[in-house]
Amino acid sequence: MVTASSLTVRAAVPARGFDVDLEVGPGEVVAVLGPNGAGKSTLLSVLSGLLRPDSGRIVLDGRTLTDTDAGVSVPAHRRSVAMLAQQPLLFPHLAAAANVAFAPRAAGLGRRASREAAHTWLEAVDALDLARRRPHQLSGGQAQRVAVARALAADPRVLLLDEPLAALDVSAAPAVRALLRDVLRSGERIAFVVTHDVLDALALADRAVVIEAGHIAEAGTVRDVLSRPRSDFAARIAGLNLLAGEVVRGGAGRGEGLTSADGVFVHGVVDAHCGAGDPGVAVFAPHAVAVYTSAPEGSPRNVFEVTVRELEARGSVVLVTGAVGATTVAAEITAGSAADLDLVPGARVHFVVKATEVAVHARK
Ligand SMILES: Nc1ncnc2c1ncn2[C@@H]1O[C@H](COP(=O)(O)OP(=O)(O)OP(=O)(O)O)[C@@H](O)[C@H]1O
Repeated sequence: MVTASSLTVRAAVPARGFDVDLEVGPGEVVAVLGPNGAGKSTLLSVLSGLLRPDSGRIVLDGRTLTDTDAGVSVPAHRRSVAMLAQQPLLFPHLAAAANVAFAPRAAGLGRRASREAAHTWLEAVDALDLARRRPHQLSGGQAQRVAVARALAADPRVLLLDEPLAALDVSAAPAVRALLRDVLRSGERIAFVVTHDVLDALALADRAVVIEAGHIAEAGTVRDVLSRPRSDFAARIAGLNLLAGEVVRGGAGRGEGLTSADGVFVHGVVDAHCGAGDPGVAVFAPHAVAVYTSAPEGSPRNVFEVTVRELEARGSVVLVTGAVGATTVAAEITAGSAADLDLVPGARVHFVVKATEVAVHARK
């Protein structure tokens, strides 16, 4: 009988600027987001036992895996933590079934029980027909399926997925994503999914943590983090524009919104939970930004005069970026209007956003 796990993690690795404190409830799947070099892999390494933090404590289901004060560091293969990397990393000289059986063997299960576990898990990932094949006889998607079976065969309480779909081509990724969704939805184990892909975070995870410069910049449900992002990174991957500053509450003829750190006022709809002067963010989608060569009349609108920085074609639309204060803001317009406006980098234009399109939220 499988019971759900819970996990507390406190770990610091000063040489990497890494200092993280995190609690995960039973069966939760956590998307780990953040820019390159932020510390996502470091988090997985300390969880898996590959890296000892300089200070910290990791407790899984009441069992201490790491405790630097008490000198506890359970070795990787005894932690009930399994890792699925970007590359399947199968043993090239072993058939798929033996690769899968290796994990329970290494965790101390007998030969026969390990073989049975391998059979069960290969079947579960719909790869039983591949059991006798060697890794070089498998496609990327098939090999990743076998690697999923191997990760699960040791019956880990925590599964670490390090960009599990990144190395797969676009035709193989959806099936493996669906497989992982089934595996992770069971709620039987905690999982961490490092990803740069919003789709994966939405598809696979309940919660998201954003790591920036070794620290947790924000945490919450995936939907909240992506739809009401408080950190630059989350806003960027969600494709939204974000200006950080102080909340301004309306009243007595004054507009409400946010004053950015560099003094730009943004009219917006302020979340009911925000107080005047609170640290906040103004968030709006690129498609809500219209581009004009001369300032249009009328309110309630935000009109920002910007210098076009870049034009990037994305299918039938063009993403136009420019600086509002110190923040890069993107406007998404049709290719036709980009041509009509004669947009080139360096051109002076007006970005116009209706106040009703701007959401202002509190930020931690
Ligand atoms: N083996 C190592 N020795 C020393 N420093 C390291 C080592 N690996 C990573 N770092 C440093 O630790 C910090 C965090 O790196 P980490 O690999 O955890 O980031 P990441 O978020 O996984 O990045 P990416 O998205 O590029 O994989 C970075 O400053 C990195 O340079």
